[in-house]
Amino acid sequence: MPRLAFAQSFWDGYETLEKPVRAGVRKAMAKFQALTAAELNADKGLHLESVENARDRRMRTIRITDFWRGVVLAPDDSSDLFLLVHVLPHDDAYTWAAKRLYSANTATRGLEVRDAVALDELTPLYETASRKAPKLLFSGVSDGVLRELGIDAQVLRAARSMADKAQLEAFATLLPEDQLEVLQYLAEGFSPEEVYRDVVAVRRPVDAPPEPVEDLATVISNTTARIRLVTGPQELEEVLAKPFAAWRVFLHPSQRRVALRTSYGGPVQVTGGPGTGKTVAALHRVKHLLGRSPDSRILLTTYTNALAAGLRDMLGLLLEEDEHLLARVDVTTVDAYANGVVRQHTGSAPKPVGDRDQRQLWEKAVKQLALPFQDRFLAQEYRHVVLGQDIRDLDGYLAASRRGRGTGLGAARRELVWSGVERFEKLLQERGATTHLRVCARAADLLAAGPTPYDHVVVDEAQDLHPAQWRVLRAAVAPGPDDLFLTGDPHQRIYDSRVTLGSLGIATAGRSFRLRLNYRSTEEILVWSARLLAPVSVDALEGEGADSLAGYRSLLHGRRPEAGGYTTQAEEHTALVERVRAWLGEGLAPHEIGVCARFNLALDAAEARLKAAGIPVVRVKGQVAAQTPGIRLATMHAMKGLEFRAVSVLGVTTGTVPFAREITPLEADAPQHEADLLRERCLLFVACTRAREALSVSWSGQPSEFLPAQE
Ligand SMILES: Nc1ncnc2c1ncn2[C@@H]1O[C@H](COP(=O)(O)OP(=O)(O)OP(=O)(O)O)[C@@H](O)[C@H]1O
Repeated sequence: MPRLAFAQSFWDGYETLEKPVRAGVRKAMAKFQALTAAELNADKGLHLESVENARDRRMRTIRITDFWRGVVLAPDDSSDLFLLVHVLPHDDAYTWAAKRLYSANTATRGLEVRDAVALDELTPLYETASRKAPKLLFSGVSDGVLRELGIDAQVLRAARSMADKAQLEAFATLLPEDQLEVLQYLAEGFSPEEVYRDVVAVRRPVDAPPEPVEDLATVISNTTARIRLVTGPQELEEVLAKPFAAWRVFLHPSQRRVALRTSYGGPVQVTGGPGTGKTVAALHRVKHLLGRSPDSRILLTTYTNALAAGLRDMLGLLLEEDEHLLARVDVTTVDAYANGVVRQHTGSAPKPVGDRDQRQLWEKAVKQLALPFQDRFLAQEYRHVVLGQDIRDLDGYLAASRRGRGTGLGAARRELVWSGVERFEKLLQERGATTHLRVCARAADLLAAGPTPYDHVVVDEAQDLHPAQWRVLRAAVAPGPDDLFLTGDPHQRIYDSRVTLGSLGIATAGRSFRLRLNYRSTEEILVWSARLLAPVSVDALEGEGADSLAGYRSLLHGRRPEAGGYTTQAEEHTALVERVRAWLGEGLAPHEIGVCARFNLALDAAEARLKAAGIPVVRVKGQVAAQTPGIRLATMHAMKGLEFRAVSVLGVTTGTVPFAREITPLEADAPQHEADLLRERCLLFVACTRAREALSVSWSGQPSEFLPAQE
């Protein structure tokens, strides 16, 4: 019987096909499994047909419905493996199939596809232009080196015609996948050795023979990052019936390398821009660790409740709801975990107060003691210095380094600050309350005194954790191999946490990895969003040096983001209604559209306007069931962890983004002022990078200072 495999290019479009077409796919694929190769060729229903003038003689199309056809790569050797690569409307299927050429990469040994016709057409045009270019993109790399990295003759010719990165991007959708990545890495300035290590070696099978094997089945089995093999009817039924989450199966080699390495000597850090699959890597790491021993216990943790709920759902999917495995993983926020630890040890649950209550208590402390400080200053001093360094008494505070804090404080003023701290804590105590970070400090003490509860701790969104939270995690697992696995993106730091992990006993040197390929957004969205951060530098995740988005890119392409201003908010909202209608008209489901603004009040007005226009709306505060109908409205903070096919970011207006009230005045504390601005800038970056295909950014009045100058 023939065997079946599905290329990622097929899955990319499968979710958006209408139900009858999906049913057609299921039926056609079931036939593939039931018939012999000879019967398949003769079957009238499937109507397996070769494609006229095809660049690849193995191209076939099959009937899915009257209007839709599947594009299949059929073996022309003794192998029996068929690959479904696409499902398209009838005419498009033939045009698409005729131009494509599949081939085995000589270095990675994986199957790749190119638009051979377009490459032949485009290359001579660029060659002519390149004769006048002062410098060519790959002039520093010899043909021999390129060949060793898997670049073949047609791609080599195209590469030699490119003058800059923009031209490489113009070729991006035409080039074979692995070869494109090699060229992108080289274009970013990575050395051929680094490219071999990061792109080639991670894909090339360890037992690859010196000469490439060409038979389709072998090449397909070398391409686990992009192709899924289906072994029996039941598996086929399952993968086509369930909404398919590609991330469960197709790990990019760089994700595979970090997530599935057998063991690490100590804490590991994985960074990468938005959408590079850090969460996916963290989840696969959990699965890998569970598989390594029958009784180990894991804490999988993150920053907010909504993110933790999302992780729980995804882990359930990845572990196929296996109760025994799931029972060995606690998925929770660090704060909730710390609360549980204190409750367990003391018999009573701590009652942390929120930000607003804390602000009131600081105001009260300042007033009662007539302190010469702003309440905001004291709150920040408490967060960054006192709790950040776990200072317990006046002597500790007098001796503390206040690096990163703006105004210098002599001993007398420190004593005054400390009196404010003591008063704040007393006021809390009188209320029978505490704060989340104080609960963390207590939990860390309690954990340090007893046996460590976990064998492994896996942390997502690590960039937002405060030192007090890190101390809890450090105390929850014994230092040693595979103790901590951290994923995060310093460009998405939105809660003003400053950490030097090394000083907290979490040294990741030599075990730091970076993911660079974005799976979520188009290159256009990514480039536009990255420009928001161009003027600033962000501290690395481990707190030493700066992080960068070098090499961060996407293989997806689409339209350019729109940015536009309106005179009034009412006009901005009228435009929002039109935009949402247009997206719905293009076939997006309401829940695939996200609308966000800096704060809830701004969303209230948008909500009223959308509802008045008859558009169903769901406010996101925490987790919303995926299938609840309605477009999603969320604050920028609540957008973290979400993604949508289309996103409209509203109110990116001066005074709102950055939110003036949240910015410490420059004259009061210069470093804090900068930190506040950076946090707000990152927040806008987070909001924009939630978009997969379409992004619109708008304002009413003056645009935010964060927006790059309009082209
Ligand atoms: N190997 C993969 N194959 C297919 N899709 C993937 C893969 N890895 C990640 N994705 C998809 O890319 C998107 C982003 O992944 P993920 O949320 O893990 O990224 P992230 O780096 O944690 O993003 P962020 O920092 O913005 O929260 C998700 O839709 C995920 O399903």
